[in-house]
Amino acid sequence: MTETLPDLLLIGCGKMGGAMLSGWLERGLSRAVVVEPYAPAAEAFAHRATIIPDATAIPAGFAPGAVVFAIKPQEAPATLPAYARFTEGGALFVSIMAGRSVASMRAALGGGAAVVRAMPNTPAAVRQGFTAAYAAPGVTTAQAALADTLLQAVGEVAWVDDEDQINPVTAVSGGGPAYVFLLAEVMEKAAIEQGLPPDLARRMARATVAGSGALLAASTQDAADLRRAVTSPKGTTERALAVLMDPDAWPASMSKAIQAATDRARELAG
Ligand SMILES: NC(=O)C1=CN([C@@H]2O[C@H](COP(=O)(O)OP(=O)(O)OC[C@H]3O[C@@H](n4cnc5c(N)ncnc54)[C@H](O)[C@@H]3O)[C@@H](O)[C@H]2O)C=CC1
Ligand SMILES: O=C(O)[C@@H]1CCC=N1
Repeated sequence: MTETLPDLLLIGCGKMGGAMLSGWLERGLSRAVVVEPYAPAAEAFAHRATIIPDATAIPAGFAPGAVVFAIKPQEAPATLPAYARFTEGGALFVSIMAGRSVASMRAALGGGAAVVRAMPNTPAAVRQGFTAAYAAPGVTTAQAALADTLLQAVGEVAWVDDEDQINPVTAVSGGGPAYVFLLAEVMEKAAIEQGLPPDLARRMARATVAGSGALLAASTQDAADLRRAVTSPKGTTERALAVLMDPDAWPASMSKAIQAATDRARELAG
């Protein structure tokens, strides 16, 4: 699908910035300027975007419709002020920085900055990301629609009305792929402990996580129903789940983990 996307300025072309840029180029983005001080990170885009090391090299007269911040939240105070000049031109600012609040971004960009705070995840790299987004007051309908188009280029999008909800979203879907990959890691280790060859253990763990994800994506059933479908009464899975679903085991660990990550997101507000 090709859509008309405005000129875009991307700040940070690492794992997430690169995944999103690739989705936008696929959707027909014709002009992108990418600020990336570490040249190898943006190398793959050299033939399709203008790569520059810092804001001083932005081409004269460049007037982006959207400026996307995909740098670490800790870099924001030193980095954002150089882009405040685009506020007056009516650019939409999209931030995917964990925790960084709209208030802290506006303190750097100017009070009139139109800011969308979004939280994608790494499956964006295969266009199967999930992003939740929050449009700050002052973002126009057209700007919100542009943000929606940009975010949908890499997967599914949901909008929230309360900025603070982006913090638990960061904990659940932002970091969520890491928890799923950890599941694959610990399944592989447990398989080896049962005497299975390491290469078989690795294949099994990867295929089981990937296949289960694909089944979940293809199904309209709840995850709990898909789980029950595996669990034969008095069978083997029932024994395993009695361990994992003990209230002190996975349910408690996941709640504690999500709380810890949400707290960290709030600490990064700035
Ligand atoms: N990795 C993930 O799963 C997710 C990350 N995020 C957020 O995305 C942001 C980027 O994270 P990653 O892509 O994982 O990090 P990364 O380290 O892969 O990418 C950050 C990039 O920014 C560049 N950079 C550093 N200072 C810069 C500056 N002043 N101007 C322009 N570029 C600069 C770095 O060279 C690096 O290539 C973070 O704020 C993170 O919270 C959001 C959702 C998921
Ligand atoms: O770990 C982090 O801070 C970022 C935000 C969500 C995923 N990675």
